[in-house]
Amino acid sequence: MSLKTRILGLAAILIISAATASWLAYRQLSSSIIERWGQQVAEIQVRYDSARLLQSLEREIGLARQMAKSSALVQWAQNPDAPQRQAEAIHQMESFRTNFRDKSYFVALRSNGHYFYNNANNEYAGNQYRYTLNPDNPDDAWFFQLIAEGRDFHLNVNPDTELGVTKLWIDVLMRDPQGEILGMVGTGLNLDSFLQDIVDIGQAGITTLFVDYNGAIQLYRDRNYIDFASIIKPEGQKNTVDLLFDTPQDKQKILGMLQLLKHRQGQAGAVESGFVTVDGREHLAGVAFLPTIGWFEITLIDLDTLLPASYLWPLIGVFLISLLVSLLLFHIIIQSRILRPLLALEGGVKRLREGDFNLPYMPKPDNEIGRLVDHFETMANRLQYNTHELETEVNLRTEELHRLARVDALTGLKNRRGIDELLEQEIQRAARQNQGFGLIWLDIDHFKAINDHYGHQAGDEVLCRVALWLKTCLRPYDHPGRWGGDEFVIVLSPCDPQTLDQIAHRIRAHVEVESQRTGTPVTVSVGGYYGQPGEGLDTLLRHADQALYQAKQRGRNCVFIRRPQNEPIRPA
Ligand SMILES: Nc1nc2c(ncn2[C@@H]2O[C@H](COP(=O)(O)OP(=O)(O)OP(=O)(O)O)[C@@H](O)[C@H]2O)c(=O)[nH]1
Repeated sequence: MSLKTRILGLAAILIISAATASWLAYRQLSSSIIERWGQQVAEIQVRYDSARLLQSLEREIGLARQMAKSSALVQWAQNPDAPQRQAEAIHQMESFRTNFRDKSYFVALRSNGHYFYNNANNEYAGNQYRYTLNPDNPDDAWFFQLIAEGRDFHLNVNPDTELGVTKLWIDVLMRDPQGEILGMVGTGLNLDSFLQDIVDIGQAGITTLFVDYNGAIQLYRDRNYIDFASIIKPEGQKNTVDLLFDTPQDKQKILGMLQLLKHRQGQAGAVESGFVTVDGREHLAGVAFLPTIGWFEITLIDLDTLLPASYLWPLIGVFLISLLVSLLLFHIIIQSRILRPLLALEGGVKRLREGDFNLPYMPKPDNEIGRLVDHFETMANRLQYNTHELETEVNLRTEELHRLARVDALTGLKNRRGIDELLEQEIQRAARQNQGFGLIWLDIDHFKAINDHYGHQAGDEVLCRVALWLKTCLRPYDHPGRWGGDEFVIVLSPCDPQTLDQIAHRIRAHVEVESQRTGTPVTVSVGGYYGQPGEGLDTLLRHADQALYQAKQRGRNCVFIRRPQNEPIRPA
């Protein structure tokens, strides 16, 4: 796997890990914010809904209480059979009727069970007595139950089968000055319009309901759940609030809240809240106790409706885009600042390893890698310079060794190897140009005697002097060499037979004359041969050697030139 893939993979893993951790932290934080926010909203909503209900009811309850205390009604209730008192009482009732919101009232007398009622249409004008309550009739049980309980005030949602209406009844006990219960007065509110005004107000995601002191549902948008006439129902048959919740835990939770608030009745504005599940959706429930009417107000807030998950899509979108942009930027930075310079550096190192000093372009970012590239370039330049210097030195030394290997150390002339190579070249040139060249082989006469007589050192000096004289006699482009001992070989090129002859004699004469000037006179015997194109080295040397031999045979200090036909052109 390449470094680039590894770095990008690692970066992606790190970014995704950090993002996941951030996301989880965000989820945790947001859910705790939502919880706190929701609880505050629930409390505000509960108080708002409670205020709306009480605002609506308080005036009606106040009027009903006034009606219960009306002296005309109290006196009539004490003497229900007195026509005058009844007329005054009915007059009083009718005046209250016009003030009630529902424009209706009821009055029920304990003494005779007579039930009086008139409605908004004044339908029962002059005929307000409707029927007589019967303790054995279940429909009338509410009256006798409330009398028995002695509760001064009660709210009751109940269909009146006699009147054919379902209302939220406000029931207030009527007492004489001694506190004796004389009957019950009140008014009813049309349930449908009340539900519409107070409960089912069309706030998306918010459900409001009211339950009585025992948790029986009194006001709820779905009438099927309302526990009508709950006052007369035995426990266990009531539609209680826990019916709305899915799990036993939530049922317990909501009933627990009711219990808690009952114990805190003295605490004004106390609200309990918590998360519950209704119809499979998470809701925040807020509960408050309304001591004025003895009911609980419950507000259910659907969190998904108030704060839908779709609100988070833009956040997730921004997060994903940020993630992609971060990865892209990371890729660009890593590519330009690290990977590209490293790849170029690797290419440069590879070339240098193969001995190629022509380095590729290597970017130098302003970081450690840039400095590394810089050092590498300096190192490569130094290496190139040193290599060049070394090669030059080695070439010079090699050339010197080559030269020394072909030079005679004593005389400075070519040695036998040098002469051999030179002759090879001449043989090739002669063949190529079809042109012969001259070859001279000479030997100092009686050199052994010189050594013996004057010493080896003197012999060496003679060898050096002869070498010097040879050079004097030759043209600049001729090549003298020491074959070994006291023998010298000279290559004359270009040359013709006459020139060979002239130079051979000149050498012999020159050595003889010049050596006379020294303390060691010497002579040389000279053999010459004019080589022909196509002749090999051995042939040439053999002919020259034989010519020298001839010169020696002829008494030394003479020249013998051997022609290819084996004939001397001029005997000495
Ligand atoms: N001083 C000196 N003597 C050398 C050197 N190399 C060879 N010699 C001697 O040179 C002598 C050569 O003798 P030869 O060529 O055999 O005989 P010659 O005495 O020259 O007699 P001819 O050649 O027949 O005239 C020998 O005594 C060698 O020891 C050298 O480098 N220095």
